[in-house]
Amino acid sequence: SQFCEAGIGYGDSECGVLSSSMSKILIKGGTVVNAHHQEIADVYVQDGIIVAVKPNIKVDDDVIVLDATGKFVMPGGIDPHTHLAFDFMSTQTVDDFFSGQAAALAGGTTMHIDFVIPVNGSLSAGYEAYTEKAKNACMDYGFHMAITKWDEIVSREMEIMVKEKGINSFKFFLAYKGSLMINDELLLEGFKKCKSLGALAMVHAENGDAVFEGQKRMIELGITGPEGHALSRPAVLEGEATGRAIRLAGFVNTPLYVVHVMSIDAMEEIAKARKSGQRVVGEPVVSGLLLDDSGLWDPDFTTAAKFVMSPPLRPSGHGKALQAALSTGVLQLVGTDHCRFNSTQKALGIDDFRKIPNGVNGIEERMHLLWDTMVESGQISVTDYVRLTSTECARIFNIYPRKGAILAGSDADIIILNPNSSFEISASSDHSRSDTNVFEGRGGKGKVEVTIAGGRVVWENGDLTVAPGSGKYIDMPPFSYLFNGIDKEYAKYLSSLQAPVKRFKATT
Ligand SMILES: NC(=O)NCCC(=O)O
Ligand SMILES: [Zn+2]
Ligand SMILES: [Zn+2]
Repeated sequence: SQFCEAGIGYGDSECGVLSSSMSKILIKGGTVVNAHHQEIADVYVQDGIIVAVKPNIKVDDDVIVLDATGKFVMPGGIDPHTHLAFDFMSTQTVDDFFSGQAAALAGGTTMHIDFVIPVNGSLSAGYEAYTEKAKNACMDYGFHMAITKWDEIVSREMEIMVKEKGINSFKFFLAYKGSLMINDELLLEGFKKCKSLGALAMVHAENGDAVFEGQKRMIELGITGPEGHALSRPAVLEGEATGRAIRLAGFVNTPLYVVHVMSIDAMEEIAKARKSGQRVVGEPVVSGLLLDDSGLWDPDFTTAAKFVMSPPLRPSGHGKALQAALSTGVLQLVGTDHCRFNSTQKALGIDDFRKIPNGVNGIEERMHLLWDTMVESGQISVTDYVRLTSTECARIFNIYPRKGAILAGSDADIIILNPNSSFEISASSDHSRSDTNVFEGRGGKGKVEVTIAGGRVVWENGDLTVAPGSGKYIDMPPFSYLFNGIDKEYAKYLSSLQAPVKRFKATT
């Protein structure tokens, strides 16, 4: 990792404060790509906002001009799923809001949404804690909020989070028994509350009771290494929990977002629900799309342990199927679940896989790996790439077109990607803090050469120029498009329930 512990900036040769000012920028002659359209045009940026997108824009001499001829000019990536400065499994992730975001910017991601974890069940205390953690942010960010217990106070606090704190999504963990896991009764209460607030319900879908049983079985068999992680929580448990959450969300008639879809089993539940008209969103993560579980059997503990995440990486075949689901619209956007630990932290579980902190990297690698795997291979178009990495996330979390678009009036979060250039991944050259990288040695075509975040050039020619505190908290309003008209079908269903009642009354 290139992170400079002593300093707060990045450069080719030294660590120091490298804060770029917000400038007037003209991006000339690139192919400007939005989710539904692409055209050759110039993009003019002033005061952090895109002012114009059209051919042949003329500007004064005080404007920074970036030549994008032969390159793609696209909205910066939005990562819907990260854990920065996350206290988890007796330790804290190595990446905080500054180092994780700096890495993101170097990889072409300009906004992320992180998960606030309540403090002793208190949502407001959790919100305060995360606001503090994010003080050194160097790019824009938003918050989801986890719900870990249920009572009247939590219910009221959910309302405050939505109406006053800019949070429009709540996550329910169906796994991590004994810590974050909740039961079906709570899930139903939470779903009902989400529906009434116009907030999106999200689930980590694995059957936590069965995982607990699976872990016990492994230990009884004497399997204590990282491979026990995969063996103890097979895909069927992810499929079960995904199906259950979908059915309960359908019962309450509220939209559902399934985070880190890792298996065919879960993906097929989502496909079935969407086919029947239910509003379910499926988010695969870049690790699940590209990696399989074979690394967990590596005889070297450090190598094997770096792949431990939940739900686990699956046997070969699942990733390819998830890629196909992404390209055919069964799954809608791609996250990372960036939750990075170094090898010393992973070693907490050297004698017992249940103690290996769960989590892998991806915030810096997502845009490159997705381009190479999906666009270079011809599985998706460039416009699809923009939709899957940025626009759909902005729509789902109700911040489009401020984010997720290259349009006049949108925030100036922009990348320039050179399809003829190439990238390589290694823990020794990435920009976050860990000493391992699950994508070590991978490379491919398509390189983010420039990242502009909030109107500042923060990444250019391999130099990262980031300023702590320059990132803004983005309020996300409730009632996204996923709620639009959702009760119309439901009203028909309710009135159909009245028919037998009326018939019964008429005959008595
Ligand atoms: N996924 C993972 O292994 N760690 C982060 C927490 C979560 O998202 O479940
Ligand atoms: Zn999770
Ligand atoms: Zn996660």
